[in-house]
This record gives sequence, structure tokens and C-alpha cells, in this order.
Amino acid sequence: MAINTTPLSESSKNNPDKQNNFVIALAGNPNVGKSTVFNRLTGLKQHTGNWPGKTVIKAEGTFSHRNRHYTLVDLPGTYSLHASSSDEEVARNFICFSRPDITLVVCDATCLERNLNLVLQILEITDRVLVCVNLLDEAERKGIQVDIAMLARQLGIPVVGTAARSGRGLESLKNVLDDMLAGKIAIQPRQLVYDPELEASINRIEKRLAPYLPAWINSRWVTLRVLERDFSILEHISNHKNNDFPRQVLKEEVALCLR
Ligand SMILES: Nc1nc2c(ncn2[C@@H]2O[C@H](COP(=O)(O)OP(=O)(O)OP(=O)(O)O)[C@@H](O)[C@H]2O)c(=O)[nH]1
Ligand SMILES: [Mg+2]
Repeated sequence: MAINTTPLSESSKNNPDKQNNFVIALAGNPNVGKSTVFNRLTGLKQHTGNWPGKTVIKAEGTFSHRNRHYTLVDLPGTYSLHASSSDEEVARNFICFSRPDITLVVCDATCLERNLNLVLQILEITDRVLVCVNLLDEAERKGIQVDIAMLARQLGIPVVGTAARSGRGLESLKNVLDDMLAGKIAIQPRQLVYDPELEASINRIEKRLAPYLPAWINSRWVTLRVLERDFSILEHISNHKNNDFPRQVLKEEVALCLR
């Protein structure tokens, strides 16, 4: 396994004052315990009920561990990152454009399969991902056992089990964050490979797009969005890098690929 050498996010690189400051995005499906993890880590006694849309407003908190200082950003709960709702767009844009140092994806141990969909989507944007399998106590109560080590091997990224309401596993979570940032954890994220025809289209569009993209963005991920005819992603990138994409050419290429 290769050691992950992806550069740190904008927030913490090239700035000596910020070298020990890290931004962690907290993502996950709705109602999996993100705010509970957030409150446990930051000590903020935030409300953790189930009001619809209550985390649409970005909640931030800070904590320190082993001489590193963290800003934790609680993202809205989403099942996917297709940007088809404002929640999904907020989560997607933060993970993609604010470039957190690590995205911590909280999952529900009682229905892991559904939650892994989001994990795989986030892994298409960034490989700096830590999975937190929460609600382990609930899973145990229901007789569900989760093989955390196996899951970590399958995904190729670190996975920690927690029961956040009681605080179980959160010390390990902080230690793993620290180990990831120290480059002590080998990471080889699982990449989804599509059928050969789609892969050929991805290659073709990606070659067209890549020269116009900033180096830090995952060109394969942008290509997939464009192939879904989500050209709005290009507007977002233009806002971050004054850049004019050959939109018409891209649209024609996409139309050819999808004929
Ligand atoms: N038994 C148990 N309950 C938990 C655990 N973590 C969170 N909860 C409970 O699950 C419910 C939802 O937790 P939240 O932290 O609000 O979940 P969330 O992901 O922030 O929810 P949204 O922001 O609405 O998406 C609350 O009643 C928590 O007390 C856990 O590990 N075990
Ligand atoms: Mg919440």
C-alpha cells in the first residue's frame, strides 16, 4: 500500500501560523450521529434533535488533540452528492472547493450498505477520507456485527467504530485523525471502475477538460459530473479559478459519447 502524499488543503498549507491547524469536514447520511460526534469532539453542547434541515446552516467548532488544532465543520446530512438539493450542493461544494484536510464520513452501523454509497461518492472527490461507523451500540442491540478491519481493507482507507452518544471510540477517532495527518497511515482508496465503454468516454472527456482545471481538483470526478450533463460544476470551478471552459466543445463531446 502506498502512503498518501496528497497535499494539505488550502487552509493549512503555505502558512506557518496555520501549520498545526486542520479543517475536518463532517459528512454523512441524515440522522447517523454527525452532530453527536461534532458535540463530543468539540465539547459544544449543540442541539442534536431531528429537525429537518437544521444543519443546512454550517456549524463549526474547534478542538485540539496531540498538539494539533482542528476546526470541525458539520455538513448537512445527505444520501448523495449529486447537488440535486441545496443540502447536497452545500456538502459537495465544501468537500470539493474548501478542500478540508480530512473528510470524516459518519455512517450508521445498522444500515451500512446504504451509507457506503456516500462514502464511495466522496472517495471520487478526495482520498483524504476517514470513515466513522457510528451507532455500534444500536447495531449490537440488533445483533448486527460490523467487521471494521475488513471494511477498512475493502475501502483502502481508515475506519473507526464508535457509539458517539456514550463517547465510545472517539479517542481512537482523534488518534487516527492525528496519524493520518502525520502520514502514518497507508491509504489506497477503492476507486470505482465503470464499464469499458464509459471508461473510454471518461478518458476522452478528461483529456479535453484537464488543461482547464486547477491542479488540486480531481479531473476524473469533474469529468463524471460533466458526463452526467451537470455543467454547473464548471461554473463553480470558474468562480474559483478565472477560467473559461470550452463549454460548447465539451457539450458536443458529451453528446457524442452518450449517443
Ligand atoms: N444509541 C445511539 N444513539 C446515537 C448515537 N449517535 C447519535 N445517536 C442519536 O441519534 C440521533 C441523531 O443524532 P444526530 O447527531 O442529531 O444525527 P445527525 O447525523 O447530526 O442528524 P442530521 O443533522 O439531522 O442529519 C440522536 O437522537 C442521537 O442522540 C450512538 O452512537 N448510539
Ligand atoms: Mg446534525
